[in-house]
Amino acid sequence: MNTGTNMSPEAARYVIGIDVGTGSARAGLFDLSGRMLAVAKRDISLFKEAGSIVEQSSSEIWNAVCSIVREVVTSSGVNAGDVIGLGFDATCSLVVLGEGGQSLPVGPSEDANRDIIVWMDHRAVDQAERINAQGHDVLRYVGGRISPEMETPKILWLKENRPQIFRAAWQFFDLADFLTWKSTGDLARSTCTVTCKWTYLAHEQRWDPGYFRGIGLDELVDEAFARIGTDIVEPGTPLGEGLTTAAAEAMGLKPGTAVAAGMIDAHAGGIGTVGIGGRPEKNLAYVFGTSSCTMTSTSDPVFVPGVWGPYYSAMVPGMWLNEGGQSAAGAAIDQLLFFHPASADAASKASEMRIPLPVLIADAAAMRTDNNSDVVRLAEGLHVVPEFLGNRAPFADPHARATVVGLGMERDFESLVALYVAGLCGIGYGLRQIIETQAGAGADVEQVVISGGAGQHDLVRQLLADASGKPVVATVAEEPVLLGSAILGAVAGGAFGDANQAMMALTKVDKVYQPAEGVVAGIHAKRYAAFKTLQACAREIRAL
Ligand SMILES: Nc1ncnc2c1ncn2[C@@H]1O[C@H](COP(=O)(O)OP(=O)(O)O)[C@@H](O)[C@H]1O
Ligand SMILES: O=C(CO)[C@H](O)[C@H](O)COP(=O)(O)O
Repeated sequence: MNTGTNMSPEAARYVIGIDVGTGSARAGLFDLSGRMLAVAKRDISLFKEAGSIVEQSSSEIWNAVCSIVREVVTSSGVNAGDVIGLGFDATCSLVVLGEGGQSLPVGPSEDANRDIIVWMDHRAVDQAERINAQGHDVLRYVGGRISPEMETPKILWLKENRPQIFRAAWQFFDLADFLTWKSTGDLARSTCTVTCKWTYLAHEQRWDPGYFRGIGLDELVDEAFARIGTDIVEPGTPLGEGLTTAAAEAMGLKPGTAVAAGMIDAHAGGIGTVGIGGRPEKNLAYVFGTSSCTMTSTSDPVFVPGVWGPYYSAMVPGMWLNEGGQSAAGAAIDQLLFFHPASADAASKASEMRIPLPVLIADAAAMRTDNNSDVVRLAEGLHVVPEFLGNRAPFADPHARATVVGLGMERDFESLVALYVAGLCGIGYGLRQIIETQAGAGADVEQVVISGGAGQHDLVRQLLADASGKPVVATVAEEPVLLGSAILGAVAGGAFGDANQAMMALTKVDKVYQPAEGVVAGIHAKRYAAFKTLQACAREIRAL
């Protein structure tokens, strides 16, 4: 076993990565060669309401996390004492806790269990617009425009709409930082979370008081940022005294087990993939889950309007990060399929087979052609710009909406398959548009390294390669996001010097999906042109 460490190779040592996505929490137990020995998953609730409200419960998530960690320890048969570290990643959702850590209701339901404003909640669009109108200098480091998915517009929304909750809040946490606090009692925040979602300037190691005063959050400055983070540390830094007794008991681990400062889920996917070939700057990490995230690393800052960042040291230590993607990606495919008359029948078949509906359809599409690249022909004449939840990049436009062109009278399963393929092409063209925009600004990549639940299917990977025009690389790790958070646990547990060293040692290529050439490449070029025309047309219509 090549551990890349100076510790004895024969000692059995393991790490656990915990990934809290939008729809589920997963835990993976790994050995120090990056092999996953056990995995467990629990679905988590999303509470949706009118007004773009999407909330979650931190206690539900915490209980799910404890039970899946317990499950992987038990099912792997590993000795709890041989687990040397834990790493957490989570969606960039806002957790609001009152004195003593009690949950506070963030929305009109007044249900205190609903103490999380989920990243995809767009209640703070107006606050984000007002912040953008001020044009403060920190916005240069979030792609020029703050997104309503980030935390400062959400906190401002709370102050303006639920002042009693804003006042009563003891801490505002990014979800990953909440999980590490709950595990260790340490209030440290990760550079990853606060730089990417809270306007912390990691390259200068400071908050900008002028920004907070300018947008109307003076209280946070007056309190010397005590509610949003005063101790800000690199992901992978061991926190507190490790697991508290209560957390260890709940997880079936030993008190004192090292817990790493965490990361946002997309960034853990980046750490779990971009070490491929030892050249992070050539690899675009593409994390395809409920949303999609495109993560690009550069040695010098690259300013790309409409693409979040550049963020210093927020993913690969010492490098700058540009983060794009789409707010709804897997969720956009789900939404698209939901509208089709054949989807209910197909969904019940998928549930009998215990597979997700998109997987059933992807399997069916793959069976209808000789090779996966030809699948694009099934969607002839059908075009989808799947921006159901706005355009995250490169337009940074939360008001954008989806467009579907080319629908006929068909209601059968075949037309459902065609719609799926067209939707997936739309996701791929969105990726291509981001890659082209970034290349134009000086951040060029050679290949896409894929992770996330929606990126596991062969057909999806091939279609993304064909639509984006870049090779799509799959890694040996089946769950690169979990590997990414396990890497943080391994760093905290002392098995590696830093995340750079660990990711170079543990990320390996499994398969490369080369983009199609010839006729199929020509089809995609035309479809991409159609995609951009439709996108522009939808913008024009909105402007009327
Ligand atoms: N083959 C597929 N094609 C398209 N979308 C898929 C496919 N498989 C899964 N998905 C979608 O991926 C999303 C789940 O991805 P996952 O990474 O597990 O989510 P998260 O981490 O956001 O909770 C869902 O929206 C699901 O429908
Ligand atoms: O904004 C993000 C990262 O910066 C993520 O998209 C968000 O956290 C949701 O992730 P997922 O789609 O994996 O659930």
